[in-house]
Amino acid sequence: MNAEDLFDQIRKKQSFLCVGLDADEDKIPSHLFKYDDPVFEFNKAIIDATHDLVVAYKPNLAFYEAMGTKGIISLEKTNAYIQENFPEIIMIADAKRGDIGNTARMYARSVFEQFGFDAVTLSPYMGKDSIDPFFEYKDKWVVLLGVTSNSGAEDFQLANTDTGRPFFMEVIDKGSKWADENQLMFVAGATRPEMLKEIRQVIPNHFLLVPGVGAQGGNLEDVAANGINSQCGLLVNSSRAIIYAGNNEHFAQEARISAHDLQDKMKAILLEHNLLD
Ligand SMILES: O=c1ccn([C@@H]2O[C@H](COP(=O)(O)O)[C@@H](O)[C@H]2O)c(=O)[nH]1
Repeated sequence: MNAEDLFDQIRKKQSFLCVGLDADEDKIPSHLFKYDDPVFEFNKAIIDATHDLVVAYKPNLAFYEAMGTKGIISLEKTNAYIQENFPEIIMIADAKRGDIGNTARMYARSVFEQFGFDAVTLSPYMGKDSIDPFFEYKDKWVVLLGVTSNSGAEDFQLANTDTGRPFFMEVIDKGSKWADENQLMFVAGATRPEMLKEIRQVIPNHFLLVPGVGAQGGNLEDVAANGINSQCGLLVNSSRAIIYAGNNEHFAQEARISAHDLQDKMKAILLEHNLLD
């Protein structure tokens, strides 16, 4: 799926929502533990309840790796379920990988071939040769960390460089020349909406993956006001605020209500910017 296809999906769904599938055994409803694979049953219920409202799902691999082999199996089943039933939905591996070339090739093979993801988040810190192996998969997306949503972004990303620009802006500027808008997106945290305007000066056309709406306090309207472009250019992620909106037998319906609330607001934003027919 290229950028234009993604925009088509956004227009069709009237949504630029990405739901984060950060399944945590300590948080999922207790009644699910009667199943062999409670994490998969949890994900499946969330997906069944929200698939018409989203353009992307983003499992954070940490949640699955932390459960060992059974977590990996739950992730594989989740990916297979989405691919079989909702192939138009982008699957983003939030993995934040980055390593020397031969290792990067294995990471790329893992996320794209083994797990079948459409996109992966990568740390650009080790430079172009750590990212290039991922670009060899021409129909897949790389999502480079730009400015993250956590307070620690101030340690390095927001530090000023000799050019007068923060370090993350140099990363985005340089990284944006590594591939075009059909293969490359950037992470920009919703907790720093003022940065989105500056980012758009440097990369007007790239899609931004924007985590931090919901549990981290980011505001959708502020994100859109500063970051939207003529193809929407935004995938806004929310994880805990949606998947843990409820904690009983009705958790999936609660998740749908929470996702629907965001999707309604997204539709209004798309209409306001004349991006829907
Ligand atoms: O800058 C970043 C990059 C990634 N994340 C990840 O997104 C989700 C956010 O979850 P919430 O529950 O909606 O806070 C999670 O997987 C993070 O690891 C981020 O938050 N910020």
